[in-house]
Amino acid sequence: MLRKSNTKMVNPLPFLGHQGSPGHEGMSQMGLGMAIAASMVVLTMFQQFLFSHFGGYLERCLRKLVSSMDPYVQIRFTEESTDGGGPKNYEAYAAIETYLSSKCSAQAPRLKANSVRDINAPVLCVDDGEGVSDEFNGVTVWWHLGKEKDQGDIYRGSRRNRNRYYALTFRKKNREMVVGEYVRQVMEEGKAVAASHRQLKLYSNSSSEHGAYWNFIMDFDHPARFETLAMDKEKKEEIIDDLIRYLLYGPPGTGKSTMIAAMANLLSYDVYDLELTAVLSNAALKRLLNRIPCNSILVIEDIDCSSKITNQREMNNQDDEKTVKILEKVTLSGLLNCIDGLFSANDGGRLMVFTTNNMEALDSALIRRGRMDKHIHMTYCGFEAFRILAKNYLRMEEHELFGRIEELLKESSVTPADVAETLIERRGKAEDCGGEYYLNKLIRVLEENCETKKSINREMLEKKGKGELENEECE
Ligand SMILES: Nc1ncnc2c1ncn2[C@@H]1O[C@H](COP(=O)(O)OP(=O)(O)OP(=O)(O)O)[C@@H](O)[C@H]1O
Ligand SMILES: [Mg+2]
Repeated sequence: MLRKSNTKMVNPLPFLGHQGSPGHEGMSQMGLGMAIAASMVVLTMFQQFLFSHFGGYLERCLRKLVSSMDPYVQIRFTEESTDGGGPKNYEAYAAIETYLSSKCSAQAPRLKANSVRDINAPVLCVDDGEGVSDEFNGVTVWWHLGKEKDQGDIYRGSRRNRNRYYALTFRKKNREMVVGEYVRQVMEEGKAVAASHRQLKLYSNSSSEHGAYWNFIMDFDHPARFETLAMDKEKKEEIIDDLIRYLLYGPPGTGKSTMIAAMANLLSYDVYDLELTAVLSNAALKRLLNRIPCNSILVIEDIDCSSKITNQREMNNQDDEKTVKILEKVTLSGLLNCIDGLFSANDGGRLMVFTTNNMEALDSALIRRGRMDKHIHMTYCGFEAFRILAKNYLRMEEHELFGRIEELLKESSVTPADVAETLIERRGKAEDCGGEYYLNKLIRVLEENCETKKSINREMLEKKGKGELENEECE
């Protein structure tokens, strides 16, 4: 991957080039010509003799001498090498390109926008022959984008730009630090920037007679971010700090799916959405989970419905003609075995999230601590969550109506989705009525919700009272 050479291209044997001979006074022109020709022949023979007997040795000595006088070292990172180091070379080259993109936009006079594999925005980089400097721990280094001479048939007809390279030049005395620390930091930073711009993807499972497989559904471009997720700050921080295995539970519209999208965006992970009812057997499930690569989130939504279906079918259809097919279906214990084996806490790079609206319906084996590390209750909208939604949709951080909304939120049971639905209306309107209009609208929604809740409570109390009265009469 790395090739070291000296910065300056120096002719290694300068004095063995053609030499002219001084003229000789009194010699005829022809004599002079003959003398020159003779000396050329002798010189050429001498040159050939030296090369055939000592050429390699002499060249090496001279290279050493020249290099000892040259204070610079150069390392080339080629996009692809002739020795078959392809993908690894490309990885290093792409990391450098991404790392340098931030430096070159300020320095290089000529830039070009390149699309880099799996990155969803073009990367700005220096144009051919251009260079930029960089500083690290007080040491200056220089980068330039070069193009190797045409390598002939090896590269012909293949990918464009194949023979490009980034050359890193630095002072010899800094060799140890640059080759070690600096290059490592360039690679790490380049890869981190690339990861944060990675185009995320959404997959879902299907089955055919050939078995279970993952289908690419679409690029995953969800706007959800933790910053815009409406929930308590402390709870959010705790989740971010410890992303491993989660069970998200709460009523519809409290943000379970939105939270998964925010996790994918935070980690730059692809999403694998597993529909358990479409998996035909435990073996198929294992195969599917085995095929989930690192940097992915496995999602099983509405796990209560999935596990209920499988358990019920196993129990109720003993004599049914479909029994064989159903017994082949994935079972709860099959699922538990898979997740215990494949998604362990120290298996960095793979995260598993289940969601449910109905925590009580879940088998306790599935949700016990150690199997599902964290149970996150997604709740009705509180005041802190409302503030985030007001900022998201109305760009408002304070308003005198906030106090009234805070009071009403304590009494009501509305989801963040309900609040978002009221506030988002502002976006579609040609005429802007102002944020206050939508706050008032929300207040009416909340008041209505409080009223409904109160009347339901009254009804329940009445029923309870009646029941007690009837019971007393019976006695
Ligand atoms: N906590 C939240 N923060 C920000 N937006 C939210 C939040 N909860 C809900 N929303 C908004 O409401 C919409 C619906 O939420 P979401 O689909 O995440 O709910 P859910 O809990 O997954 O519901 P279900 O149980 O029906 O699947 C989202 O697209 C988002 O706009
Ligand atoms: Mg959902």
